Amino acid sequence: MIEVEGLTKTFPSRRGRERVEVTAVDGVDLAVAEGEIVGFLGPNGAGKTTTLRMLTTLIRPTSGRAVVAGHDVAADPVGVRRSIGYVSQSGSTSPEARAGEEVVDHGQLYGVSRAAATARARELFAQLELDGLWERKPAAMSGGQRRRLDIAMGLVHDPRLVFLDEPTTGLDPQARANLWEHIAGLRSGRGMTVFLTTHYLDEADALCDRILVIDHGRIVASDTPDALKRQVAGDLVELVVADPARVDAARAALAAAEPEEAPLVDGTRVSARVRGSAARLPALIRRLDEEGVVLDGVEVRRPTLDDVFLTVTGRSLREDA
Ligand SMILES: Nc1ncnc2c1ncn2[C@@H]1O[C@H](COP(=O)(O)OP(=O)(O)OP(=O)(O)O)[C@@H](O)[C@H]1O
Repeated sequence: MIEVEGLTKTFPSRRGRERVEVTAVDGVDLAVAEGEIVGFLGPNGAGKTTTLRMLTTLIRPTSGRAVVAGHDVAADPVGVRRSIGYVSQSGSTSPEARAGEEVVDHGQLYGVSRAAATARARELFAQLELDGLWERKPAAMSGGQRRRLDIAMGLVHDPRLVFLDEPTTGLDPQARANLWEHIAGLRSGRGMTVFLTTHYLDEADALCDRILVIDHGRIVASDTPDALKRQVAGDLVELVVADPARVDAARAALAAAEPEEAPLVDGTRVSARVRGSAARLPALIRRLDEEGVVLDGVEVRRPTLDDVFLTVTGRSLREDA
């Protein structure tokens, strides 16, 4: 559905009196299959928006190739635009227009007949829980309702692929979770392909089949959330030792489990990140038992996407957002 090779965008810029080139996107390769929900993440200034703008034909690539929904972004931008939905961060509804009419008008802009656009809009209103809001002005809707209306606008011409730019920014947790269900429903109900940017790691984790991380204009990670967590960070294994005098024996046992770094000791807590901890845990427990180290507790915490992010970009997305 999306095939990108060596996609690059440079902007002319100035440093003092000197003319310089800023490379916003630096040779990006990526592929998105039909029916995938892909999350595009990166720290501020990493190149997300610039990539999205190239894929949606709002700006031309400096070099490289991108084929989106079967059309080349440079050779056939009109073909790309007809085949995709794009829901920008700011949305595209005017606050004073009537919701239903606006979605129908938007469909007609794409060359859909009035009757077909109305039928499609009614269907989208039902699917996105906007029933009863046809006559309502967006100014009088909740944030979650407005975002769902933005999505209805982006889908009225029935694209196979939709780009969502930070779809849930500014929504409360309940409205966000509700929107995730709707986005997942677009895929399960209509077989749509979804490419979304987000600053929320929990969103990427809950919603996306695959995550692409971009940093300094380059893709630095691409995998399922689970595989990323498995590969990059290792599980955090924490032992709570009953007898403070045995903390050192526990530390040595954990060190023997080939952790990623030397175990940390904090009072009676001994912890370290261990890759493939499930396979190593039995031997660790056996060794502790043989050495007579009694534990008050063992905790194994799967790495979060934030751990992954920190590992691949050296920055925490949370600090950055
Ligand atoms: N029109 C432009 N002229 C000059 N530099 C630009 C332009 N657009 C973007 N850049 C630079 O390119 C880099 C990538 O910007 P981009 O907006 O794509 O990042 P981003 O990942 O979307 O960031 P954010 O999360 O803050 O939206 C940044 O260093 C930015 O300053």
